Amino acid sequence: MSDCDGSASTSSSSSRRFSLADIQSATENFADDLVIGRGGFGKVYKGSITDGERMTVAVKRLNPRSRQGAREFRTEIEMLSRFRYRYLVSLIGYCEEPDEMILVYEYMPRGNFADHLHRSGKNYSAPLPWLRRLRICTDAARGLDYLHTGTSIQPDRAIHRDVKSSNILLDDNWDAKISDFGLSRLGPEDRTYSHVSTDVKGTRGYLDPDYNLTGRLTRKSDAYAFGVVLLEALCGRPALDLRCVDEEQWGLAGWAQYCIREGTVDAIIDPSVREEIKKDCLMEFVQIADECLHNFPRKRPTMAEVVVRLEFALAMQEGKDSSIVVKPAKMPLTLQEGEDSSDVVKPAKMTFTRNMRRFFLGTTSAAALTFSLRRHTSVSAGSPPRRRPSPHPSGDLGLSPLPHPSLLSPRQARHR
Ligand SMILES: Nc1ncnc2c1ncn2[C@@H]1O[C@H](COP(=O)(O)OP(=O)(O)OP(=O)(O)O)[C@@H](O)[C@H]1O
Repeated sequence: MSDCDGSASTSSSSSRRFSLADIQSATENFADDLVIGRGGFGKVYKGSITDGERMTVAVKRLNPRSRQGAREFRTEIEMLSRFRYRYLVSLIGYCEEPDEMILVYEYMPRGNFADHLHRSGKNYSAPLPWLRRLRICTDAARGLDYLHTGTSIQPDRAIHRDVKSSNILLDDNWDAKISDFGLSRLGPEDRTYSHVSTDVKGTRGYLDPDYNLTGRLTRKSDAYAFGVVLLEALCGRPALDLRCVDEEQWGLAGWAQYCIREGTVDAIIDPSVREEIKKDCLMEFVQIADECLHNFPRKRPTMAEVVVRLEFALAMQEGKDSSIVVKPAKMPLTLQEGEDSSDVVKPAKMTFTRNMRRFFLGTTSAAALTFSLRRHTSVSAGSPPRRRPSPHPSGDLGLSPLPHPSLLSPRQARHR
C-alpha cells in the first residue's frame, strides 16, 4: 500500500507549478480584503490567474505557524492529482518555494456547507431549503463513494479522514464538492489491508469512536463523519456546540441518536425546514444517518449504499416515481474493510426491498408492491423480502408500517 503521509513522492504532473510572483500577482500580494476563509493550514484568498483565459481561483497559503505543514501539503497535491471527479474540488496547481507552500484550487463561489447550515460567514443569506440540503448531501456522498471505491480507469482508493460540513464546498449552482484532502490516506486496497493503523486525526464532533479508541482507520470512519453531516443538515446545528446549556447536547451525534431512540427527532429538526420535509423522505434520511453512526464500523453502510439511499430519499421528496431511481448507478463489487462475505448484501437488492416495501406499504396497494417487486427484483411476489437485522436497539425503525417514532408527537410516542 502506498503511503500518502509525506513519504510518497508527489505525483503532481497534472497540476501546474506556480512561482511566488504568479501567486502574488493573483492575490494582489495576499490582500486582506481577498481573504475568503481560514483553516488549520492557513488563510484562503480569492485570486485571479491567467491560464489561456482569466480564471478565478482559491489560494490556500500555509501559515508558517500552522500545526499542519509539508505533509498535508504533499498529501493534498498527491490526492487531488490522482482523484479527479466532478464531486471533488479540483486542484489547479501549487507553489513551493523555500518559505512558501501554496495550493491553488478551482473557486467555489458559495463557500462551505457549514456556513449555510449554521448561518455564518459572508456567503450566508437565507436558510437553505430542505431539497437543496438533500442534493448537497447526495453530491457529497457521491464524491466520497468515488474516493472509497475508485473506478476501472482510476483504481486507487482512499479514505478522506476529515469529512465535515466545512469541507463540502458549493459552486454557483449549489453543486457540492468534497475538499481538503490533507489528512487523507491511500488504500486500503483489499481485504488483507482492510484498515490502516494511524495516529488519530480528524475533527472533534465527527470522529468515529471506534477509530478514536483503536487507531484502526477504515472507510467506515468517513461514513460515521458523513452521518454527522447528515444530522447537521437535518438539525441546522454544528457537530459540536459548546454553547448548549445542557452538556449532553454538546455533541450532535450523541444527542440526535438519543432523540431517535426516544422518538423525539421532531424536536431537533431545523424549524426552517421542518414543514418542508416529506414523511417518507424524513424516515429514510434519519435511518441513513442513524446507520452511519452505528458503533460497529462493519454495520455502517458503505458510501455506495448511502448514495443510492439518498437518491431514493431525494426522489421521495421530489415526488418522483421511485421505481425510476432505485437502480444504483454504481456498486462496489469488492469487500470493504472488516466485511466478510456474509456482511455483503447485494446493495441494489437490499436497498430496493427495504425501501420499496416501506414505500409501497405507506403509499400504494399490495398489487403495486407485487408488480414492482416482480419487475425489479428476484424476490418472488409471495415471499416477503428478506430483512437485515436492524442495528436499532429499539427494533424496526424503518420497516415498520407504523409512523416513524420521530413523526409522533411526544404524547403519541409515550403511548406507543
Ligand atoms: N476552493 C475554494 N473555493 C472557495 N472557498 C474556499 C475554497 N477552499 C476553501 N475555501 C474557504 O476557506 C475555508 C477554509 O478552508 P480550509 O480547507 O483551509 O479549512 P477548513 O476545512 O475550514 O478547516 P480545517 O483546516 O480545520 O480543516 C473553507 O471553509 C471555505 O469557506
